[in-house]
Amino acid sequence: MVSPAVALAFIPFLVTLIIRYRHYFLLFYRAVLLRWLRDYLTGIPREERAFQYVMTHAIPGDPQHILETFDDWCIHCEYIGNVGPQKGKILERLIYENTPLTVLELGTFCGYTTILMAQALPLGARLYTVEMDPGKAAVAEKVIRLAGFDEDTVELIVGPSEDVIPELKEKHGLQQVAFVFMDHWKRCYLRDLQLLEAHDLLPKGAIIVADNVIFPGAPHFLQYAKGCGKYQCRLHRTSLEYVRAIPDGMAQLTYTGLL
Ligand SMILES: C[S@@+](CC[C@H](N)C(=O)[O-])C[C@H]1O[C@@H](n2cnc3c(N)ncnc32)[C@H](O)[C@@H]1O
Repeated sequence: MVSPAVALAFIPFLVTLIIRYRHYFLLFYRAVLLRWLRDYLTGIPREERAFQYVMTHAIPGDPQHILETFDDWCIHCEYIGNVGPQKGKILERLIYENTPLTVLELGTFCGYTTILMAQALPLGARLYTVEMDPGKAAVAEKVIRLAGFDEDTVELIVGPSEDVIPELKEKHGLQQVAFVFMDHWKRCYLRDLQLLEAHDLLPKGAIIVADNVIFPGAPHFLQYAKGCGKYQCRLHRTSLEYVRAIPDGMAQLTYTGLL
């Protein structure tokens, strides 16, 4: 049995812990607990709820307005893990600066970053986006087409990245990819970067942008990118989507092809 005196001594420690990590607790509450509760009460998945809001509030054919409507939903209604406006600006700038003709996105979710990148692409460019969850992919498909992008501009591929990447050349006619955006499960970043290398999908100068490398973090991916000698690395420090108090960052790698 723990004596009351020992239990009492723990209270200041507990209070300090809660105050210090309050933003992370709040995030857990909004992103996990509230989501479960609303899923249960409405019987509608979170992505579909977000889409219904976008459908009724956004202007069809206007990607910028659709992005702003998603942001409204995430700030005022429910938290969902779109990249958000702050990191979105960085991603959009990188697309404008590099004018890639082929883009590969890993982790489509509701299609927020898909339409953000698609609207910044040069004429004639093509974006391939990969989502393993069929329910989320169905929502993303509706969002992408609502924004006005046809299959010639954006191709949505449903399946896990580890199966899709090896098939990109033969099944999807994608020989090399100039710009990769990784925003799927963080534990897959390193494996998928190495898959892209192994299948000779990265030309010299290819840009790879990886989200959330600080929170939740992708330490093995960063360690490899910095240490393998094949990439120039840059970290864009920012904060977590829709939570300014939680530090995060996007890694930007440039493939040099050298060893
Ligand atoms: C954080 S969300 C992506 C957010 C999106 N990029 C945005 O900001 O609009 C991550 C998504 O990646 C998907 N995902 C995770 N691992 C994957 C994998 N190995 N292959 C394909 N999709 C994956 C999840 O189902 C989820 O929808």
